[in-house]
Amino acid sequence: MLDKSRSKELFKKAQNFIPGGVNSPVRAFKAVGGDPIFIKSAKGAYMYDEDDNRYIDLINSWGPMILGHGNGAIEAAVADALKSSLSFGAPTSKEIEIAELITHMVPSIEKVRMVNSGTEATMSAIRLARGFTGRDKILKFEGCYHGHGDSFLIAAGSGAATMGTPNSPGVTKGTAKDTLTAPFNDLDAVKKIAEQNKGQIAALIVEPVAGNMGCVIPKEGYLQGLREVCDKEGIVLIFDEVMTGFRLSKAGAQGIFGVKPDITTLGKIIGGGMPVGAYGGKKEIMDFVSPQGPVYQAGTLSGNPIAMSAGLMMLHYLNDHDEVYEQIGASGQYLAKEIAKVNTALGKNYTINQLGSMISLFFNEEAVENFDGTKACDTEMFGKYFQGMLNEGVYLPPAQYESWFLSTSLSAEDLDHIVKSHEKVLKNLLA
Ligand SMILES: Cc1ncc(COP(=O)(O)O)c(C=O)c1O
Ligand SMILES: N[C@H](C=O)CCC(=O)O
Repeated sequence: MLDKSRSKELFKKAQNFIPGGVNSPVRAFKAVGGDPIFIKSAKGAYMYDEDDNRYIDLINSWGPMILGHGNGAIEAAVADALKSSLSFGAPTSKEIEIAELITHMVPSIEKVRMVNSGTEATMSAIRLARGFTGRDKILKFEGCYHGHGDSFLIAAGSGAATMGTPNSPGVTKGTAKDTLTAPFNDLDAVKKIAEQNKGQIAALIVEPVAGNMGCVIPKEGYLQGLREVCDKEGIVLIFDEVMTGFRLSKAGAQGIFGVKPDITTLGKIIGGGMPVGAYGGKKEIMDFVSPQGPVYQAGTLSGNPIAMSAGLMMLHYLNDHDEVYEQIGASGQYLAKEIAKVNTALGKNYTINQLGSMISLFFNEEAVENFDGTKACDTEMFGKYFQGMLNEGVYLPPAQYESWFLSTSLSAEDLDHIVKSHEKVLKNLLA
């Protein structure tokens, strides 16, 4: 067993001053038992905790650190930007540069507005869709998570599902009634809801590859089908690519599946590790945003020069290095294949969903295609598995309702260590 005494001590203290001892619920290890690990530093593929234990990082700050920790070019860009002040609250040339690069990399985005988090991006995107269409309702999918905006905390995935509060108290009945929900990967359900709410739905928002109920991949033709329903019913199609944007390809999930949304929300990777979000899409819709149009959205620190510099360096790197996606895609495939081999040898055909550098292992032999599929998995076993892997020096997301994220910093030895740890831990659990 690793010595985690300093983390334990810090957690005890943190709970006196911070609700639940953490600044975001998923960090509290509630779903997996034990106390959270307090991190001191990270470099490349590894994180180091306050007790000086080293972990292979399969969270990567929940996605942003696609190049691993301590990337020299990004850190140099931040250091350079620091010399010119931390914030101006006035336009900068860097904001134009990053907007231009985003529109180049994601062709469905013609104009883009920078905000400070993924939550801000999705909240702003649905306000825009409502302002543009003059309609009130939105349709989201069970188990998808779009940040903690009131309209989205209904049948929500990620920490909301982990904590057993997919419908959060504090969301008014009035707000909740405007959020319609459907099961992911069920096109007929969407058609039926659209028919029943004709002329009332402003936006359909979806994680094109879901990562907040574990990784769940859209069925063939599903995203195309959503596009068709939206076209037929005049609904704004929003792809929430906060997680998948610049992770699954340079153009995100839409680049892989070839379906163009009207609006895309972004976050995580576009900040290179700094707090950033963005929403962008068709000119005719984006021009509804203030000051060009009537839909109000603002931010004191939006377009922050430090965050723009980190994000810009990250996006330039990804734009110039196709091999990033080849490498992390190959790592993802290797892990999925080798873990499946171990499972089979131990008499279990657990489901593994993997696309590129997003992976989830589900303790269930049935296919996992939606939130009900995830909920049917053995989450108690996941908790024990998580603790076992942690003791082997592998830091997984501390909940079944999350995807693992890979980075380019993972070496072949790291991947093999993960597979060997998996074998050891699973053997123990099944013994
Ligand atoms: C798909 C998706 N949308 C939105 C968000 C919200 O982003 P943030 O946590 O930056 O507010 C997240 C992650 O939290 C996410 O995974
Ligand atoms: N699943 C969430 C985002 O992707 C996890 C991050 C958080 O809520 O802290």
